[in-house]
Amino acid sequence: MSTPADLLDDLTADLDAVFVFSPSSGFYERFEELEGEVVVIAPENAVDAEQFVELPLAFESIRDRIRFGVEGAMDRNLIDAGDEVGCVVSVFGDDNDALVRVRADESMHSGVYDLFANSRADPGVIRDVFEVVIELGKKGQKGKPVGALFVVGDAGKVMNKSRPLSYNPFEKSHVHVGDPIVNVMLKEFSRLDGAFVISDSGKIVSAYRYLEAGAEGVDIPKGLGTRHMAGAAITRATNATSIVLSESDGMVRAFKGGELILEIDPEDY
Ligand SMILES: Nc1ncnc2c1ncn2[C@@H]1O[C@H](COP(=O)(O)OP(=O)(O)OP(=O)(O)O)[C@@H](O)[C@H]1O
Ligand SMILES: [Mn+2]
Repeated sequence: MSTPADLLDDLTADLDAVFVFSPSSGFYERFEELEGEVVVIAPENAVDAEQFVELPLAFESIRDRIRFGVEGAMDRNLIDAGDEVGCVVSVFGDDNDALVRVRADESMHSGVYDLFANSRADPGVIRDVFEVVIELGKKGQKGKPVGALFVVGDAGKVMNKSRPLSYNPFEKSHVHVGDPIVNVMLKEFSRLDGAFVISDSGKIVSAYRYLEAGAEGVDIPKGLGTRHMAGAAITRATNATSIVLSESDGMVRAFKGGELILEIDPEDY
């Protein structure tokens, strides 16, 4: 007959690394000297861990939290694709009360960590825009595939390098992405031509924006059209991040510094 300890043995056999999520200092000290790699994953490095990955957001879902931690650790070369990782997390309270075993594979290295952690806008704003785009990609607009272009952060400069295609429905309104009603508006307005411009703090500055940054020196994969080119180019001319949904292939892509940093199928997210 097996005991609970046998189960734990299976979960902890041949781990390449142990990830401790937001540990108390007492808890961390107990595991600091563990054989093999110990990585602390938390909003800040309160325990002075040698190996640390910053969580840009306090993710409600354990799955998201783990996925981000693993991707962040891959980004920092703390682990490699194929590594087996034991994640010590807290599910019910502040104490670490669960162990989840996960295999880091290349598909987890999607670019989402880089997008959230290293953009100029607040990580929460990036997440809110990203979620709207993913949802639009999954459902489309009234069942039909739709394209959209969101330029997030450094909005003053973005406005200087663009012009209106029509009157701005968000003029003088003080609405923010993440608000459920605003998200419905964004989806509704995604039928419009041009780009949405969103500030670092999530204010919807404009819809209907025609981006005019030059494409010189912008290197994006062949086959992408003008929406993607404009979305990429504006991130070279400013510190903004662009999140683009393609009407033609349904993929979500993000650009920063004029380069593609992420490409995912919304159905897989
Ligand atoms: N400079 C620009 N600024 C803002 N929006 C633009 C710009 N250029 C194109 N767009 C938008 O992109 C839309 C689609 O253009 P196009 O088909 O060339 O892009 P694409 O990259 O192939 O995108 P998709 O994959 O969605 O077809 C246009 O209808 C327009 O709304
Ligand atoms: Mn096209």
